Amino acid sequence: MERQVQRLRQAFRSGRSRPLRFRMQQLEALKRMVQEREKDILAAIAADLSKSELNAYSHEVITILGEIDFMLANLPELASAKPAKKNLLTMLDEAYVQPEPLGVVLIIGAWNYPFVLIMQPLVGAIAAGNAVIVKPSELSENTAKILAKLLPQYLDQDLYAVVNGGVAETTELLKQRFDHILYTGNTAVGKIVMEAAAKHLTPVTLELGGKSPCYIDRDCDLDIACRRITWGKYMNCGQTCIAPDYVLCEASLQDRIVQKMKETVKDFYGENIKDSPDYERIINLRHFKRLQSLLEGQKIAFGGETDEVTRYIAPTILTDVDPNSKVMQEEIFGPILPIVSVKNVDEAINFINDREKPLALYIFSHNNKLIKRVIDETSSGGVTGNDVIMHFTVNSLPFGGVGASGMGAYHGKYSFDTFSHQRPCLLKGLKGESINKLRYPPNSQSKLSWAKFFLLKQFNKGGLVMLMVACLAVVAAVIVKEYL
Ligand SMILES: NC(=O)C1=CN([C@@H]2O[C@H](COP(=O)(O)OP(=O)(O)OC[C@H]3O[C@@H](n4cnc5c(N)ncnc54)[C@H](O)[C@@H]3O)[C@@H](O)[C@H]2O)C=CC1
Ligand SMILES: CC(C)=CCC/C(C)=C/CC/C(C)=C/C(=O)O
Repeated sequence: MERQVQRLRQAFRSGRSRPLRFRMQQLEALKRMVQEREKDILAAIAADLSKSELNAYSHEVITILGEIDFMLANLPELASAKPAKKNLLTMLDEAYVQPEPLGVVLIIGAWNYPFVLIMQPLVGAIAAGNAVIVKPSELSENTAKILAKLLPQYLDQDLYAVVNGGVAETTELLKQRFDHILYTGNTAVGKIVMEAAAKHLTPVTLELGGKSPCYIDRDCDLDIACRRITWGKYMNCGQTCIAPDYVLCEASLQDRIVQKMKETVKDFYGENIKDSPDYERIINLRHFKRLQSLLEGQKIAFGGETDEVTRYIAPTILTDVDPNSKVMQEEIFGPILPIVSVKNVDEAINFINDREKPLALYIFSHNNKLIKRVIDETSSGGVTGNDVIMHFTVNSLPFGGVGASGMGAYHGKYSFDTFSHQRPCLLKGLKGESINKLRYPPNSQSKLSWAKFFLLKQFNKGGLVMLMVACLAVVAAVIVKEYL
């Protein structure tokens, strides 16, 4: 591992990853890889998640092509130096912010969207000019293998590497020094990553999980709400970090919600859900059994059927759920939707604020003021109003968690910024040395007064006139001193 990281560091030190043209070429190669090897990529995702190739494309490939196109269109601007406002003491100088790559970065992906969770950060890391090691999840082994096979065929092999393996390999990797780590996965491992990064003062972006609440106001379009919640909840068999984890609503709404979601499930997946190509399966037996245990002692209003052989769990809705029951104590990450009743929006807000900050928050209401109030009085990684998941698809919005659901963000410009150092640059002229006497010893009260005047810039209208006069006097003095 150490030699591999050193090799990438040397390649980074060569400066080859910095020229804009090179970065664009690598991104264009990545786009070619996705397009030319689409069938292999879809087959791998499909095999890992028992997913149709159509869903593999819409869940993962579309997002990556969009991200690459965004970066190709915006990289020249993103990577350009940004002129900065100056103070009076630096009026004659050049001040700007220069984005620069961080160095060698590590990207650790998760199994539930195994392609997009590696590729989307990778696009940003390449765009910012870094060398990159990616470590796909071992649980989605087919996607991990295809990434290890394809990326070296399309990308510069000295600057971009794939390390495959499980906990042991990831633990070894985390002993190395990186210039940034972006980790996607569960909160417990997020802490391990952060602890390992701390040893090298490496900044981290942690894309973690949590229980994303979905508040359904009594004043909403219940048909639309139930259709959209059903889509986001049962997509990928509920194994989506930003899926609505549970519903909060007045008790009187429960039965209608169950009925409408039941009808929607039938619309989406047909009479025999097991036969639907659009309904996936649980990733492994460990998660299957964990989810089965969450059903124990619960009132199953809809679904609940399971099949261990195929790791099938039906789209399931639980009603009158006790907030202290097991299903409300951990991120569900499966096709089980608990409904917890609250008296009103005040109680919903308190319920949300009494728990860890979630990765996402959803509110359904006709009342925009209520939606804005819930947003203002709670916190979450992100929000979608009157829908679910969709904030993920807008790459002008930063995507990330807060508190226990993560730190940092990426997508679009935010990926570029995450993998860049915004370097402040001030290029001083050699003229005007006489003004610098203000800062040279010996100090004095009058020098201090001038320094306040020049640096603090807090003056009223009258001061502006004085400023103009002072500036003219200073400029005149400099001209006289320097040129005459
Ligand atoms: N915020 C986001 O964008 C996303 C968050 N997630 C969250 O990820 C979780 C599900 O993913 P996981 O089951 O954790 O995925 P996982 O089991 O695939 O683990 C994620 C990565 O961590 C590594 N890993 C696992 N245990 C480790 C250890 N002890 N030491 C070092 N590395 C270790 C794995 O090798 C893998 O590469 C959920 O909580 C979900 O909410 C999932 C997808 C996206
Ligand atoms: C076309 C369309 C609306 C696609 C939805 C995109 C989607 C399924 C994003 C999943 C988000 C994600 C990667 C979640 C996660 O990481 O768990």
